[in-house]
Amino acid sequence: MDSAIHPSLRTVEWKDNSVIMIDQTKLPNELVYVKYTDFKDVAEAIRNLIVRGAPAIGVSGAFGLALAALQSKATDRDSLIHDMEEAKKILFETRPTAINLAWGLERIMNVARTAKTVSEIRDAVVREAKITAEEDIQINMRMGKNGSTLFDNNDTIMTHCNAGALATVAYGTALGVIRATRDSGKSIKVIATETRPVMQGSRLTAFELKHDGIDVSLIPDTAVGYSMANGLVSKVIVGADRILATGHVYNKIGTYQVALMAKQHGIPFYVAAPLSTFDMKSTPKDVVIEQRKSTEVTGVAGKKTAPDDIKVINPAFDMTPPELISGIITEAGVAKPPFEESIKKLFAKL
Ligand SMILES: CSC[C@@H](O)[C@@H](O)C(=O)COP(=O)(O)O
Repeated sequence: MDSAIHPSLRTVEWKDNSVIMIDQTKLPNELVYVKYTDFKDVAEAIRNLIVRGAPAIGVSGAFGLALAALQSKATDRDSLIHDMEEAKKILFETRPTAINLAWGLERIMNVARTAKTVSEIRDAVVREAKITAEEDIQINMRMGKNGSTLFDNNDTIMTHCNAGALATVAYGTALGVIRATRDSGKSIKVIATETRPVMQGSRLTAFELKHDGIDVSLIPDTAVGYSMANGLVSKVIVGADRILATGHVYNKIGTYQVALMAKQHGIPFYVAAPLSTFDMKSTPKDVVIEQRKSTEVTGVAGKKTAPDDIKVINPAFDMTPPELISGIITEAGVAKPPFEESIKKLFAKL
């Protein structure tokens, strides 16, 4: 099976001036495609995790803004740019931590600002959004190839959350590396955490890897320590929602615990993310951690599992400091500690 591209599992794509997405909230039970022609619906889809995962959110933001350009009733260039700036704000506010969203939106605005007429803007932004999606595939393939050299025959690789084909347009970031390692002829196994509370690990990662014929075992998040202490894990790989110039990595809540545990057991901990996930300007105090609704924690599958009126803390992401990370895999190469210098060198290659 060619695991590089899954035409039937394209997370998000542009078709006939509309955005088509797989509704990721319905997986693995149903494969449902949704179609949007209004950018506000794309914004809601991002907010409600119909599409999720940093690179896919970036592409969806780009598509959403292209839709906004088509929807606008503006008849002159400046009014259209104004309408797009307003739409950008609405799209941007949906999820604050994944930097790819801001990156995707800015990429489309930059193209719009350089075009001269309403029709030029519309053509240019639709073209650019499609290119953004296509490039994502190529970037993931390069990342996969770069990362696969870090993994060995008979490795058992732990991953957390879903950094896969359903998180990106195809191939995936962390799962792209896993796929590329398998495709290079190495025999590997994967341990996927459930990733409470929204279960991206069981609903998406386990689903995808099983679909690809990769040996995957699912564990509760609470079994990370047990698995490592009992020699069940040889390496860890995760994706990222934002990486700072210093190598601080923001990823799904629980990643920090996994990284600490890996350090304790001497297990290499890798991160895979495209350069569009890097935020070279912010420091940790600038990064907003998305807080999600309490019902994600007070119930399971629609059934209440907590007392009424309980206080809940439900951050969607945490920060893993650079000293816990063995390498950051990108399409331009692998950054190694000390990260500041190494990351700069990757950007210099662009
Ligand atoms: C490929 S994005 C990085 C992932 O590891 C993970 O944090 C993620 O999927 C983002 O979370 P989500 O809240 O599902 O959008």
